[in-house]
Amino acid sequence: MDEPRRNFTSLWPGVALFDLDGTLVDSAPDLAAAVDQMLESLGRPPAGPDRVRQWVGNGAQVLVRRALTGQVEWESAAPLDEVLFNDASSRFYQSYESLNGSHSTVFDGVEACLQRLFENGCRMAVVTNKPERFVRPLLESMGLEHWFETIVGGDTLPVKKPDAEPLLTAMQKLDGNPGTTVMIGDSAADATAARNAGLPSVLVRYGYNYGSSVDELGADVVVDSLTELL
Ligand SMILES: O=C(O)COP(=O)(O)O
Ligand SMILES: [Mg+2]
Repeated sequence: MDEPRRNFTSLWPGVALFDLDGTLVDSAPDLAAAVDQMLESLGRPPAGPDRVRQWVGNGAQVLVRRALTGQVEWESAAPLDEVLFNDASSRFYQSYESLNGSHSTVFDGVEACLQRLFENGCRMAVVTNKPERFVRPLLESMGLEHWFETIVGGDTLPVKKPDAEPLLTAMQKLDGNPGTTVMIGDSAADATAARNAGLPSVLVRYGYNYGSSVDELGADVVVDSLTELL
């Protein structure tokens, strides 16, 4: 039987690990524009933001693989030509480098939540699957960078979420321990990473999660806005 859900008060954290895309920032417009530039430069039809939102969450390389196969479950599609994949990846990276942040927005409730956690002495990190070089520029253009003491990106370590390691690395940097640390995200990758790390998780319903509901992922708390945590 599943454990009963705890409320956030019982989880009130000393360390909060935040996912980035789909949790703090609605970055899908820029990711979609970069994916579409890449596809169009290869002579393919654009995918559009609604489909691209479903492809975000496992890092840039998987995003490119999903875009080229047109499938979330890219591994069950026909194998990709690796020369095409490498070419598409560098086109995507080049486009995203110049678009990153330009049409992204901070989700409602994020600032208030970060402010309150900070006032309560909580130390905060971003643990994202987004390649590290895109993370700080995005946080800076959203005016969020000052809240976070450390960042772990999708290529900072040899593994990324849903592996536990990125969460444990950030937690240790902030002198946290599993009893006082919470992961806050929007997808199955976040919920599974938290479980693998032995940490409680909070999931938001407004994020990406491959187009599926986050209610049945076994998170300790599920919210429509981070202000519900306050
Ligand atoms: O780059 C991605 O796929 C998104 O990363 P995030 O949801 O872990 O922030
Ligand atoms: Mg996310």
